[in-house]
Amino acid sequence: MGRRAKNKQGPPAPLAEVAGDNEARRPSAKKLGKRKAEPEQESRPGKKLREGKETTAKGSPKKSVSFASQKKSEGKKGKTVNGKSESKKSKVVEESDGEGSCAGWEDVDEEDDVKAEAKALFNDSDDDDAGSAYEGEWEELEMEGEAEDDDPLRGPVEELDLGSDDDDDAEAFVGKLKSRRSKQQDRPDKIIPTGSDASSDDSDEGSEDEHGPITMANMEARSRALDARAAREAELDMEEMQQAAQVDGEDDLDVDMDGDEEGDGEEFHLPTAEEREEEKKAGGPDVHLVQRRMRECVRVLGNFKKLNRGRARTEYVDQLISDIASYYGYNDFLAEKLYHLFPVAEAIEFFEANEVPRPVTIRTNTLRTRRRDLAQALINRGVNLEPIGKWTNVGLQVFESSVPIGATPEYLAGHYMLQAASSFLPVIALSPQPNERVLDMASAPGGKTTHMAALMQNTGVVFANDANKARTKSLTANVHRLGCKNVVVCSYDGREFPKVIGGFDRVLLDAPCSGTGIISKDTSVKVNKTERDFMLLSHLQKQLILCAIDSVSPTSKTGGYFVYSTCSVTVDENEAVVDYALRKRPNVKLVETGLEFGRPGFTSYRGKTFHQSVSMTRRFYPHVHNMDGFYVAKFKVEKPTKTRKAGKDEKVDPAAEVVEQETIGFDSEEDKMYIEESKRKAMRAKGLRVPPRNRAPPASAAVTAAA
Ligand SMILES: C[S@@+](CC[C@H](N)C(=O)[O-])C[C@H]1O[C@@H](n2cnc3c(N)ncnc32)[C@H](O)[C@@H]1O
Repeated sequence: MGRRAKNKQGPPAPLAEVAGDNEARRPSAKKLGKRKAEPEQESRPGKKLREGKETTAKGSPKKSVSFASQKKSEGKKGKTVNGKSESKKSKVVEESDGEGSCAGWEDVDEEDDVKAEAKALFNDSDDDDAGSAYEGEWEELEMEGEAEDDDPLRGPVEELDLGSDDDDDAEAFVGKLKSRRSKQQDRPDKIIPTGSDASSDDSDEGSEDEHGPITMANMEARSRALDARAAREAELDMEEMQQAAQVDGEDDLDVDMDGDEEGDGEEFHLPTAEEREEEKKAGGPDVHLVQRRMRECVRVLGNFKKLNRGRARTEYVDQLISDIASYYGYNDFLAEKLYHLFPVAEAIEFFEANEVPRPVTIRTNTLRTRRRDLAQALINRGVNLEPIGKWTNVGLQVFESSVPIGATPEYLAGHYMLQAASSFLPVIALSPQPNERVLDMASAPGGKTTHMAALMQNTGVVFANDANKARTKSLTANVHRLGCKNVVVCSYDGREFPKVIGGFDRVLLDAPCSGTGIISKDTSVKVNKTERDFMLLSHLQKQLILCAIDSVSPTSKTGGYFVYSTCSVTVDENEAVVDYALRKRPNVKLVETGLEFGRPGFTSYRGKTFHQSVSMTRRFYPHVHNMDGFYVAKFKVEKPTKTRKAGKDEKVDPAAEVVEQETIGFDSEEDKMYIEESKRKAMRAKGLRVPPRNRAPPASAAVTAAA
């Protein structure tokens, strides 16, 4: 397992952990309400600490602390809160009563007390729902906590086995890498557009200090100031990153032409392919060596002409990918796939960001409350939070909490959803309107469904479908808890639409995917995704996207829109799928997502070219936007056009005069080519003889792999 790899970001603290707590632990609302937000650097959640388990999971074996966690927690106050950051909770408990348990205050002895409190706090019209949601909540919480964007195709999370002996090495390496890395860990943990992405013009809001202690009144201003400052820093980071390799290379070249960059007498040696194999056979490279090689390869690749030392570029690239895989704990295939998405220095940024948990965010359920009321209620409970950014008027970022954020009375009463900020994006892009008919084709556990229901103000209807029946349990529970009354839950394979029902004003396909955007939440992705998985997923996504498009009513008076999204960053699952849909459905076109930030989708990638309009789609990255890796594309569905009208002298074939859409089906032949190519690659990798290419496979041999 990778030297750098660390624990997955776990789900919110299970309610079992808060059982048996008492009122004495409840921090004084008065005191906590006055708590001043920490300066940006300090309020940024630290990395998840393994020692958190030592203090909180009673009876569980003591685990070593990964060096990465250790480093990033130094000098910080362990501000992370997502109910999983037991280290923080322990701290809060210590502060309040000195006991070692991480129990939260709200799990009082008498259930009725909580109900009464919730009722008193939120005198809204959905009391009945709130009460029933409370009663049935315990199981649901766990399910929801699994991850809003969870993908059942992903396997169970593995506990990473890290030896603590690597700690010092990593410290050294992180220090060495510093010149090339942007200040990801020093950056405020706000979820922001990068400088280049930002549409913000309020760049000079002043420092947050001028706003004084956090209050409801100054919250928006503080948020804007943070956004502006963070955007400026992000811009500087980007510039720094782009210049780093160049500058370093030139510096080093001036001083040290022999490659003995540290002046430690050891000359850098780039292994040959054979030496690399030998090294692998001998149990993998020494971590010191990996660190030094990664740094050196980044440096050389950043200024290849001057620094190549007579070796080919591919040799450096191969070495770097191999070292990234071993250092961060990826399989070679995935390390390579992700590496190629970025310029070399940025690739390291991406892999580094995957080691850091994303901020904890919640979405206000506007069916039950207003953001400012929710914020005030949570502040009163000791939650330190701020609006996420001006791109959302319902999101709050939680910096610190003395109570489990997934089990407050407000949570139980459905006033908010624990939801990654990236998950807001497809719904904002889809922008469902009141009284529309909307389909959420792959909807469990319902983060986006409930958001849509709220935007539609509980009018019209949202069909919330998910092929996995078991997952519709948590979907239904969330729909009830949040008081959504315009949702119909169903469980079909999405590929059965629009036969099941069609003619929707808007459709969302938040597709099942590999989860390469949420590696910090689920580290198992690093090792359990193979080439075959990507091929099958992309095939399934292509089938689903056509069915989703065909479920949209092109004659909708208010809509006619379709949004495709994934929590993956690979091109196969995003641009390639969207491009496929454009080719297969000439009656659709891409339109702007309406999102204020995000990088444009690729229009060409490693020899493949996509339709120019694919640049209207948006990519989001952990190292750039401090949110899960995500992809969003928005389509307008037009009436299917008739095929080309015959010219004056042309004979008209009445059979050809059909609606184009009807003539276009899913092209399983095209996918068969990909499947075959992949098999050939696998055979080649195993050193087997590869049969000649089957140029024209018979139609009868078409395989629908994912099916
Ligand atoms: C990324 S998750 C959806 C998350 C959800 N949109 C939310 O916001 O909470 C993908 C979902 O697709 C579902 N799924 C997988 N294959 C499907 C299919 N063929 N048809 C419909 N749903 C499918 C999975 O069960 C999973 O719940």
